Amino acid sequence: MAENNKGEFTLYLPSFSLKNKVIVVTGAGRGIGRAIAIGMAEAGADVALLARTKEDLEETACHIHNKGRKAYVLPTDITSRMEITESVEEVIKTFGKIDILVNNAGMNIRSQALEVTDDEWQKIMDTNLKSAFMISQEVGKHFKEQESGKIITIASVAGHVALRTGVVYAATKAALIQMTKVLALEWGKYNINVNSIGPWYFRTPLTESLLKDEEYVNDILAVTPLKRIGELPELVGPAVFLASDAGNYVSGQTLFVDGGMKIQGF
Ligand SMILES: NC(=O)C1=CN([C@@H]2O[C@H](COP(=O)(O)OP(=O)(O)OC[C@H]3O[C@@H](n4cnc5c(N)ncnc54)[C@H](OP(=O)(O)O)[C@@H]3O)[C@@H](O)[C@H]2O)C=CC1
Ligand SMILES: C[C@H](O)[C@@H]1OC(=O)[C@H](O)[C@@H]1O
Repeated sequence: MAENNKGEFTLYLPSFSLKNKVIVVTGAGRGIGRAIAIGMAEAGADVALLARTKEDLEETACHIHNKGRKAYVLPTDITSRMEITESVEEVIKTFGKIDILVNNAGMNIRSQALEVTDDEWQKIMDTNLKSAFMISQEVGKHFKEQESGKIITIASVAGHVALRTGVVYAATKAALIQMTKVLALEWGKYNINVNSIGPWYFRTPLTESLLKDEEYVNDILAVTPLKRIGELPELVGPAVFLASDAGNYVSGQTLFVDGGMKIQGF
């Protein structure tokens, strides 16, 4: 940032642009991941799209191409270290670099604690938590070498307050919030920013069935100060802020995008 001889800045508004940034988004085939991938392309980025379903990724890629940016479809099961490693290497070979990683992929099996099976525990843990750590390691190696990088992980309000949507999911989201802090601590010296976003409800395939239930929606609105469900662009904005130069001094934080829900008391 340019300073004059009086220590004053010639410009006080950093850029929110992501022009020519290379961004990896996991879970980019649907919902929040698709929205963030397209929104970051609108901000000027080229995006590598990871998920298991190729057709979904190709649809996201089509939106990005229509924005005049590059999209690279990489069908990847992010619970597999081998598939992660191959895809990360492919992105670096193709684009020459990675600037930002968005850990978005996740799933839930909504059940009461006494009903949770070992297999369900493992599936939720592997998909939401272990995958994010593994891909953060693989991309983090690259960020350390280039002495720059940003990681944005999609956690949840479920990682901070108690919800009725499942204890295992909540545990993974709480762990992601804490992983964000420790990675920010360890990797700050390499100029790597690590942050999370904690959404409340947004309309996606993951929540579609719930948000069709008027009574359930009323329960959500009763604990949401802004009294409405969020719209996906309202989640993309905070993600672009953290990814851009405007967020360069933010690290280790979780930005809750929740209509005020997290602070709801009585
Ligand atoms: N929607 C909401 O209200 C909220 C969502 N969140 C979080 O936001 C994130 C996205 O949620 P949302 O968009 O709603 O979910 P969706 O189910 O709509 O999308 C999930 C995405 O993750 C991908 N995915 C799932 N498992 C894997 C895997 N093993 N490997 C690679 N990709 C995978 C899916 O693609 P595929 O199946 O093809 O692999 C899909 O693209 C999740 O982490 C969720 O916990 C947090 C708070 C609220
Ligand atoms: C807000 C939560 O992250 C969200 O709510 C649901 O029902 C989904 O399964 C997620 O847990």
